[in-house]
Amino acid sequence: MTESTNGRQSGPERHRGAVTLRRDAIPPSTADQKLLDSRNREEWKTKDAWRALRILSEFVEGFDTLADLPRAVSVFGSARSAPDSFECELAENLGAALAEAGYAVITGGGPGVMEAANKGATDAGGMSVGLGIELPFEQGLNDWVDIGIDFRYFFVRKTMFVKYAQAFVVLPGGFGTLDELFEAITLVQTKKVTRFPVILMGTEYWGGLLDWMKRRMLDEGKISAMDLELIQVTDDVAEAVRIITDADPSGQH
Ligand SMILES: C/C(=C\CNc1ncnc2c1ncn2[C@@H]1O[C@H](COP(=O)(O)O)[C@@H](O)[C@H]1O)CO
Repeated sequence: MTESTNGRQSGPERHRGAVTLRRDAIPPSTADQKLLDSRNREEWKTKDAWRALRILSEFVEGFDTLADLPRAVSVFGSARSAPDSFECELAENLGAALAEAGYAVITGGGPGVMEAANKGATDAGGMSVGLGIELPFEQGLNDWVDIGIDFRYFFVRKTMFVKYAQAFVVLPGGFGTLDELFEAITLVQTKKVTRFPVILMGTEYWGGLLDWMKRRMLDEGKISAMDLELIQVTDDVAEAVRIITDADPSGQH
């Protein structure tokens, strides 16, 4: 709890689309949980059809808000990294370099690496976008976000990360970051998106995973050598931006 300027205690808040919930109004579950975790078969008939309309409205809001974005790059990474960590410093430099190259920066709008990338972009005069997600422990959009949308459903939000970006850059992170990384490479591998660089930054952090992919996935034939080439790895911000501009069909950069 923190004390706000008018002396009132401010605690956690929850965002549901346009609605902000605070204190006792915060429900114990999230919209994603109600959809995915329901074992009550009767509700599937009575409630899920109506939920589909809410899901649809979330797509409409996302499409409508983001259609006017300039070319953009989605940047992912840990919600828990400290501001002075290696990955936050890298993310801030990356956000700035992308803005200078004319790209908007899209993140999950949260703390840690997301906040650092948004800060870098905003400080460099670029456009900073945050696609937040309703979570039991969310902290609201970080202060560097210029255009923010709060989503209820992870899968709707993921569509926006891919549709409105020219590339993904993935910095060190946990389960959320890995989910976003593997979603992207699966979409590229299956040619759902083309000319879409997926760049890992933090060579030391990702080294073990990449070794495992080579020694287990590749050696056991679960992926091909070409699949591995879908992932590019660098710690050099300028190189990351060059990979993105080289793959960008607009030729504007
Ligand atoms: C954990 C804390 C806050 C969580 N807040 C988040 N806000 C927005 N997006 C998030 C949040 N947590 C995870 N994400 C998404 O997953 C990726 C990071 O997850 P990881 O497990 O930390 O790697 C990130 O790219 C977001 O899209 C309080 O510290």
